[in-house]
Amino acid sequence: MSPNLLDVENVNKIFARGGIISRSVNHAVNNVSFSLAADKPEVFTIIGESGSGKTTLAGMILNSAAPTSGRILFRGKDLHDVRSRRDRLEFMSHVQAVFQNPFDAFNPLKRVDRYLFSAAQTFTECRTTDKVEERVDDSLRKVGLSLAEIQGRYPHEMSGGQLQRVAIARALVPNPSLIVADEPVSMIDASLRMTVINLFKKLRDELGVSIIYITHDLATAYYISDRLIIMQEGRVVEGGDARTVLAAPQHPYSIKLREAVLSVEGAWRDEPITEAMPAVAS
Ligand SMILES: Nc1ncnc2c1ncn2[C@@H]1O[C@H](COP(=O)(O)OP(=O)(O)OP(=O)(O)O)[C@@H](O)[C@H]1O
Repeated sequence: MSPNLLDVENVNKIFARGGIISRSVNHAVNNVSFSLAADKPEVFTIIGESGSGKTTLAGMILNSAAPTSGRILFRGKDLHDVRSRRDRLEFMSHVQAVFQNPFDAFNPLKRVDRYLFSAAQTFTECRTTDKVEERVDDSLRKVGLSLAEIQGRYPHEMSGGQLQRVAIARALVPNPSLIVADEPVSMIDASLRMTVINLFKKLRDELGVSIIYITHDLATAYYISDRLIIMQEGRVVEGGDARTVLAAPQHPYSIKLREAVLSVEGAWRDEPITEAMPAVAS
C-alpha cells in the first residue's frame, strides 16, 4: 500500500517559559493526529481561535520546527530525517507555504518576478532563461496572472489580493503536492478574499494539490473545507467531514462556529459572490 501524503502522529509542542525560579511550560500543540491521503486531494482546514496552536502546528508540518514528541511523515518519510540540504530542497519542492501577509513575504525593494525566477532556478530543472520564464509564466497563469503582467513590478505596485496570488504562483512553481496556507486571506481586502479562496478550490480540483488551510475565519472555513479539525488550547476538540461537523456540532466552540456560519450563509444567499475567477490551466 502506498503511504499517505501526510501523517501527523500524536504531535506535541511544548515551549518553556521563564527562568529557573519561575519556569512554566506552554503546551502549544497537544497530541494532535490526522492524515491526508495521497490519492485524494482535499482542503483540510485547521481552525481555532488565536493562540490555539495552529501556526505552531503549521511550522512543524513545514519542517521549520521539530515536534517535542510525536512524528510527522510526508509520503512515509519522517521529517526528522529530512536534514541535508538536498533532502530539504526535495521536501520543499513538494510542500510549499503561503503566509498571512503578502506584503511581508516580499521585500519592497525587490521586483516580484525575481522571487518566481529564483523558485524556478532552485526547485526545477529549468536552466535557460527561456525555460525559467516559461515555467514562471505557467505558474502565474494558474492563478489568473501572467509574466507579462507582473514583470518588473514592485510589491507596492500591486493590490494585496494580486500579491497573494503571486505568492501562490511562487508556491506552485515546483509543482507541489501540498500547500500549507496560514491565514492566507486575513490581510486581504474583503472584496478580493473569495478570489483567493476559490483559487484554492481550483488548485485542488484541477491540479490535484492538497491544501492545509489555517484560519480563524469561520465563514471561509465552511465554504472551502472538505475536512476540518477545530483546535482549542493546543488540542483537537472536534474533527471530521466539514459538513458533518457543522451539521451536528458537539463542542461549545463548534456550536459557536455553526452559529456564525449560519449567519454568514444567509448573507451570502442574498448576495452571491460574483467576482469572476480565471480558469486554472493544467
Ligand atoms: N516560539 C515560541 N515560544 C514560546 N511560545 C510560543 C512560541 N510560538 C508560539 N508560542 C505560544 O504557543 C501558543 C500557540 O501559538 P500559535 O501562534 O501556534 O497559535 P495560533 O492558533 O496560530 O494563533 P494566531 O491565530 O493568533 O496566529 C501561544 O500561546 C503562543 O504564545
